[in-house]
Amino acid sequence: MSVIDVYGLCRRYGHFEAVRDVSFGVERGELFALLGTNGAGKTSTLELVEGLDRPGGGRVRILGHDPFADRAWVRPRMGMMLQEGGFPADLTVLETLRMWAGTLTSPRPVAEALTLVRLDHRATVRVRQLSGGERRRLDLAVAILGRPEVLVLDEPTTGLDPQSRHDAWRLLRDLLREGVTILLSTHYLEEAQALADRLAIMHRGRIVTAGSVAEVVAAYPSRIAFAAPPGVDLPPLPGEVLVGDGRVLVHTTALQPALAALLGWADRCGVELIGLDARSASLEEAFLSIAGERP
Ligand SMILES: Nc1ncnc2c1ncn2[C@@H]1O[C@H](COP(=O)(O)OP(=O)(O)OP(=O)(O)O)[C@@H](O)[C@H]1O
Repeated sequence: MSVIDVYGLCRRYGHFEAVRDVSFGVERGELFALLGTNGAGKTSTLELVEGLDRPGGGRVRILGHDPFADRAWVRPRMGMMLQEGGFPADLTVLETLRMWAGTLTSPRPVAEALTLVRLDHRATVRVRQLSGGERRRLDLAVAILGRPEVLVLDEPTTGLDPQSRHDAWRLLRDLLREGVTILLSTHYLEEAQALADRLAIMHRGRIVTAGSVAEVVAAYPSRIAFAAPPGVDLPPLPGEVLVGDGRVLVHTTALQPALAALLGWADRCGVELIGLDARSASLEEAFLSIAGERP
């Protein structure tokens, strides 16, 4: 069984189905990213993984335990970062962490948690005086304070400047190397690309596609573009060939054979393919294709 095991998960708000038949597993030391448009159901899914509500259908297991029914067992082993942390605004950063540490069985030293999220210099500042990005880093410090085996992070780097985002990525990579299992949601495709062993793209409550970045993008057509010399007859190419304004655009799921056929033909016929550009689909193209679909 996976460390995080989600099967056939459903969540309803009244008659509205926010999460529909969602299944995935996350192995030890692996990072799994949930992507999706606003309202796709990411937070609703993460909250069930965190045991904050009882699923309307399906099941969640964390290290083999039900996070809702067996919360007392799961909670000490899981660090979580909700979309909005809710700390008393009048406490300082240090007081906030000490307060949390007091609720945990074997917390990290508070100073270590502060250093890991690079908030040492803000230790004596009140929470209400922190910037949005600093608050997010405090949320992360709290999530890792109990040395959790499992981390569930809802948009952990939203609002962070690029340097802080890279610092957070480095911290997450270090935790992965220590064997921590991480499930996170993000709107940053480059974050998923940089960190995720596997990811899922959700749309309207369902997982539309899942796998490694390479597996996900492989299902979407690659693209070959070049300037067509006037009057040439192109060879047959696998895929969809569009010609216009002197440019040729080929969409194909067989990039290598299409490119081989094109280059062989150009070589034999002495044709120069001006501005030749060939590339696989990007994660962004896969995402936009899913997000643009009708219900
Ligand atoms: N408490 C609630 N009551 C009713 N509807 C809700 C509730 N919470 C969420 N929803 C609805 O469920 C759907 C999924 O919301 P959710 O917050 O899970 O999406 P998300 O993928 O996390 O979105 P975002 O990227 O904007 O954070 C949305 O249509 C939202 O309006």
